[in-house]
Amino acid sequence: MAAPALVLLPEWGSGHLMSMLESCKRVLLSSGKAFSITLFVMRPPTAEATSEVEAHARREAASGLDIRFHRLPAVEPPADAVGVEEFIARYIGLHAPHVRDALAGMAGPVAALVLDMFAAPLVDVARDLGVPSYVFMSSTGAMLAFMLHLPVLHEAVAAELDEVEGGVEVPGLPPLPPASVPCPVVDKKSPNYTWFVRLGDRFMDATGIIANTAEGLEPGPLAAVAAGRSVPGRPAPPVYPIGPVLSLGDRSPSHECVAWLDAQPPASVVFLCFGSMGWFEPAQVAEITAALERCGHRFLWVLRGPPSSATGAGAPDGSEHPTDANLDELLPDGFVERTKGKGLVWPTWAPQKDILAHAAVGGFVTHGGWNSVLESLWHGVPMAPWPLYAEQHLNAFELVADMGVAVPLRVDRKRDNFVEAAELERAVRSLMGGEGEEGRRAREKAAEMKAVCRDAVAEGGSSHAALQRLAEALHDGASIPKHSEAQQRA
Ligand SMILES: COc1cc(-c2[o+]c3cc(O)cc([O-])c3cc2O[C@@H]2O[C@H](CO)[C@H](O)[C@H](O)[C@H]2O)cc(OC)c1O
Ligand SMILES: O=c1ccn([C@@H]2O[C@H](COP(=O)(O)OP(=O)(O)O)[C@@H](O)[C@H]2O)c(=O)[nH]1
Repeated sequence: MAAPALVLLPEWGSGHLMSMLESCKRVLLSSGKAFSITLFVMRPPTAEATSEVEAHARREAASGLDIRFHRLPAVEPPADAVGVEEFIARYIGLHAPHVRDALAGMAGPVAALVLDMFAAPLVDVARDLGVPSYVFMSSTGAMLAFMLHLPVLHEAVAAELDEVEGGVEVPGLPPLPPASVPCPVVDKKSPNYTWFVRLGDRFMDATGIIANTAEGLEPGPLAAVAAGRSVPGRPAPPVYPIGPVLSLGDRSPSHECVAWLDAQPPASVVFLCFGSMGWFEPAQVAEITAALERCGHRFLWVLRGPPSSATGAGAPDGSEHPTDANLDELLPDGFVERTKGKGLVWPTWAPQKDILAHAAVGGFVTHGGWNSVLESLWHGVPMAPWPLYAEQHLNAFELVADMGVAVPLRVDRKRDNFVEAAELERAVRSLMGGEGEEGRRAREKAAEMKAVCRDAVAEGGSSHAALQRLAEALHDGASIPKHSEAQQRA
């Protein structure tokens, strides 16, 4: 009989898609290729995302693993969505009938339907066909604990979440200060909020949750979820923390940035990079240049310009990628000359994983996207989180207040996450070896977490064990989708 298929429904964004696919490849490899992988591909809502997805598909087709791509029929994107999360969840939801048909039409047994977090309502499609469903959480265990508890908060808290006196209580986390509430849920009147409450509720009906984290990285939130503390009287599905899963397919060890790092002393360079969507206005760039000049540390700074849509209508899913920065326009006169030899400003996509792996890097000023955080911890690099969008304010809080692997950086959320030069200078000094206790603690903790990450995925580690439990559960749950049987009889 054919190996049971893991059927994946990822959101089209590279971070979401690659992190889900890499995780499922681990399941495949750890089970001795006892499964195959079929990716259900939705037509992405932008041309840019479409070409990225196609590039991934070509690369995976050449990987030699049993990975198939099934393109779902196109649906019309919702034209009246007002929020990004609302758009993503609704657009995915419109594919439900096509997912049902494609799943029912699978030729062999199906082990599970693995759903992006924004696709959680499709657990119902899987249940109707008698197929197990797993939500793939590409963000933190803390965000998972938050989302599972959100329907309870919705009933219990009348105020806006960023106005709760003493902070929002989420089982497994320290009380969440107003400034750390994730972006989609700061306004209860927004459809984004409503969608996140719904997603959190639908997570509870999945067969399991696969999380790109490790028990030792986030023991508090993961233990709270496992103990059923998220929703009183309603146990959460089993969580499989199988991470860190880093997508290491695109290494570029001879890149110009890496060559520049080769000439720098160990742990001397602060690296600044802000994810696939981060970019800054000229006023913010001026503050950063002032901070870097004043603190005097060596730096490698990935500086991007506004997305081409910034002057017009944005991409409907909010995934506007920044453009390459025009450094002559953006940087103050003389900055490049004054920092020559000590600093490099890189205006386009940089090989972040290779940079974080380099011994010259001593600290990371990051937007705090979870993939960036995991890459940093994998190499034991302490951080100063500068959250910009999505759930990153929660990530920043967790990194500083719970995990202790980062120094705080005060961002003004009401001014588009603006950071003053003096504040950035203070944080970089602390991160890079100033006298203060907070920097010393962050460096120590990041070194500890490097070991935690590597131990977790090694044979006998917690993530390795979770992967084995997951493979067993998938194997035991594999079945022919119900409609398929009916179709075969007909
Ligand atoms: C987790 O909560 C949110 C996540 C996102 C979000 O959406 C998104 C959409 C795209 O079309 C492309 C993306 O790359 C993308 C990324 C993204 O968030 C980041 O996802 C990473 C994993 O891929 C990782 O978890 C980072 O920490 C996330 O910040 C958007 C959103 O609201 C707009 C969320 O609330
Ligand atoms: O110049 C860049 C910017 C980002 N990244 C990679 O893009 C991913 C960003 O994912 P993350 O979850 O941190 O944030 P997102 O971009 O989804 O907000 C990470 O793997 C980074 O290594 C990169 O390689 N070079």
